[in-house]
Amino acid sequence: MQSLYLLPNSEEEIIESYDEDIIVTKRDGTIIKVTRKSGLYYDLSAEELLGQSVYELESKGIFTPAITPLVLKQKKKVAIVQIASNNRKVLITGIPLFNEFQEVEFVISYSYDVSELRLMQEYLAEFEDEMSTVKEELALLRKESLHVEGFICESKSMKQILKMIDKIAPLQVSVVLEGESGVGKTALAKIIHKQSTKKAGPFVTVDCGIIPDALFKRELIGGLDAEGTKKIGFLQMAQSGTLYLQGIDELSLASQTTLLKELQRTNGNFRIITAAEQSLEDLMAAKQFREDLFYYLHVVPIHVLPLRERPEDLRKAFEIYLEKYNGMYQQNKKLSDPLFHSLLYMRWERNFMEVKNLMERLVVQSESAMITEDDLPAEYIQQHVGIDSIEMEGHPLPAILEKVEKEVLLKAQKQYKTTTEMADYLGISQASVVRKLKKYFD
Ligand SMILES: Nc1ncnc2c1ncn2[C@@H]1O[C@H](COP(=O)(O)OP(=O)(O)OP(=O)(O)O)[C@@H](O)[C@H]1O
Repeated sequence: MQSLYLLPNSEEEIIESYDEDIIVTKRDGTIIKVTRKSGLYYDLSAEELLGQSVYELESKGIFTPAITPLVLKQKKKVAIVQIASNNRKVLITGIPLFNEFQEVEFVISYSYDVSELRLMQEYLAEFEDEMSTVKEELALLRKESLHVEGFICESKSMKQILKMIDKIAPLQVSVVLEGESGVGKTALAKIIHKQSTKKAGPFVTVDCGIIPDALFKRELIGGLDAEGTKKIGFLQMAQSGTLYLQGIDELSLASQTTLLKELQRTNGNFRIITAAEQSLEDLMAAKQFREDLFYYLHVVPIHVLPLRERPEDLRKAFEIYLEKYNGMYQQNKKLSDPLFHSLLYMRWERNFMEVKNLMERLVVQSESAMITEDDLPAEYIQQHVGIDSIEMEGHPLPAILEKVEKEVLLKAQKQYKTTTEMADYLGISQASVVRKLKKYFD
């Protein structure tokens, strides 16, 4: 055992430098040193304690019990709980100080008011309870926000994307999702996160298009907000999870510089997924997207086709949303064949979001059980994908013809289930249909 020796300043009567309750007694039980705080728990002053015998204080019921005799007996560190005045519980720890003959020469003791500790413990227990409730709520919210309702994957292009995601999700590579609004970029980002090694971590979405340049850095790395409250930044929030940068194509060059600088400086432990409606490659060529940021983010590009080019998914979306809103509004409505057919040829600029919205409107607003073309809102009447929708300005004829060919193929694909039927309709060989489908839709 390592022995403790009292330093040679035993002439001093009060240990001035301590703000704790410390008492030193000789082995006969006489108190020889006290601190300013000593006696506080017993309604005595420090000076009143000096020179007194702990045995006497014990017999007067002030020290209940005294610690010195226990330390002398056990010759080791002892801890007990004393009941002080006002029924306060005080935790006393006594330590023996040995002389050169290994006899206990002095006992040094210090005390804490356990009542305060109790209060602290109660507060901590309450705090822990609250924390675990908050944690449970957070886990539930996280699960709900990551839930993608009935993900539709009937088209070949979406099947290929999911196959690719299976492969790359477990690797921490950056992914860029490109496609029109509402095609499912966010849904796919969530699927990547859920299949990744970061799935237990947070999924943090940053909507790049709505953060002004002046605030972008603070949003990324945190700082004081307008009210002076400290906010943590998105980069810290996303640690051990996924940082989803939505609308990256809307970020100004100034904010792009900030983003790259902060990503490189903080080198965070998260996966980055970005989403854009415009092609980042085109933006880079037009000098509207920084080349260094492009190569930082653009490791695995995934292009998501619009729904009008995924007829199998479009059909399924009509079916699923019709069922959903029929259920929600206790209806049993059906789409007439002509309506179904014209819906397949619409542009669906906002993709799934628009399909959902129209199905809900049709279920709610149509008068009879069979929804027909007459029930379509005005903006949907006479909407066709035709020559007018093909952009010709500034494009060479071969490019325009390719676009026409693609539209014609799409039309045939919507109308017929097999490539043989499509070939009959188009008057070309089946092999040619397969080759052309591969060229335009793979
Ligand atoms: N394959 C799918 N199957 C079923 N629902 C889908 C599918 N893809 C997307 N959705 C649903 O469509 C809606 C729009 O999808 P999402 O937000 O993922 O699109 P987005 O491309 O991120 O759009 P934006 O660019 O406007 O943010 C969401 O409610 C989403 O759950």
